[in-house]
Amino acid sequence: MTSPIHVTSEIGKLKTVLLKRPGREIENFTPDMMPRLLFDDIPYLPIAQKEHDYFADTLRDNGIEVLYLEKLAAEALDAGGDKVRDDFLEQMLTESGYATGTIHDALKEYLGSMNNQDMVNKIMEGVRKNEVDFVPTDLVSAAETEDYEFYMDPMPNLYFTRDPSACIGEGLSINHMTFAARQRESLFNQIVIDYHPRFANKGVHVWRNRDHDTRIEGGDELVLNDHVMAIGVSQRTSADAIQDIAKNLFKDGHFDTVIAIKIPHNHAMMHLDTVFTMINYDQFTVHPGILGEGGHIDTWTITPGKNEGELHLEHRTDLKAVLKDALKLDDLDLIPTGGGDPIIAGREQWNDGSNTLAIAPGVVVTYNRNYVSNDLLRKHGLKVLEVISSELSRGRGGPRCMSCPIVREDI
Ligand SMILES: NC(=[NH2+])NCCC[C@H](N)C(=O)O
Repeated sequence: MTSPIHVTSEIGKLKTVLLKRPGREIENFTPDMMPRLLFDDIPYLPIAQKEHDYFADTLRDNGIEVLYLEKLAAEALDAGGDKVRDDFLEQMLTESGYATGTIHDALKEYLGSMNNQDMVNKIMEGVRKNEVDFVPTDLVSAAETEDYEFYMDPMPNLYFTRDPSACIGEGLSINHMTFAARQRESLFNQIVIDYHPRFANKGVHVWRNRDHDTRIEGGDELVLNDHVMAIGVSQRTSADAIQDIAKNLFKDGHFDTVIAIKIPHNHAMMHLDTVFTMINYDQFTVHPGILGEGGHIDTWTITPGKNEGELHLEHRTDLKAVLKDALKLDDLDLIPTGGGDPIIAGREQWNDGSNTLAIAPGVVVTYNRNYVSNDLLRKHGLKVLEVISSELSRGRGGPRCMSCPIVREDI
């Protein structure tokens, strides 16, 4: 049986990708909610959708099948039937802070009265207090959260489908994410894998599920080839989660090397893929800001240890040499974001100049606003497909963040 998931590199010809079209969730918040929701501004929805459609069309024009998370989630609930839908809703309410109680009951009735697609969309958009017919009769619900507008927060980061799950080989990780603002997102991925006819009972291997306290996000998970991964030790992915997934990958898969790369822990560089992406067999984008004195950075090459379940660690700081060894290459082209100019690099990195999506070896999709980095990529021989980016970039993510590859051809 061919697996519905197949990703053995960052660059193999992309065949199928998962996106989420931005919906009302990206406008359903106020400026004071932005830091908590991990946004830096409030996007203008019609333009964000136009830009996102342009991105999707660019992918389709290149022969890529585009799937939408919101649609798959509703189809999974349709296929699962009443019990699955009820369990999903219960779990979503529990993770939204309402395991039981009168608000739980009111929300369950409100959401439960909708068809699956409307319910999925509504949960994604967030539920405001003024839309639910509920008069509090107990002090807790009446007094405690009175001046907060929402029962259930919107999930504006959903269009960054890269992060809640990551396809690796014939399987995936379904991620326990770092911040509350994003933790419920991977429930949609879970339901799709468990119940969507395209994925359910098709031998998809879950390398790591969402039932963990330690954190990992797909923006840190890079599949370099069929046996080497790079994973960022970042604001969003902890070292213990990397050890855990490495053990699972070594035990049940064709992977034998995980390169852990430690990057600064801050909002602008929240994931490895905001500062480092693979774009060809021997070419990578790198934000110069992550390389310290002499171009060095902490990396640990993790391989299976002597005994089953043990890991062997090698600490090195020369990223280029580490990659050359792991990928068995004579040379490597690390292309600096913004050409290495500190102002341009900082500015273009902020708008995801390093966050390129390779759709084939040497062919990348990038935001048009990063014109210095784009020109440089072309000078290094890459084919660059630019997409429009004024509103989408306000969420701090670029083409790689906005896409979750499901199937790629082998390289
Ligand atoms: N893979 C990525 N770099 N994703 C970007 C995610 C941006 C999102 N606002 C967050 O902070 O989570």
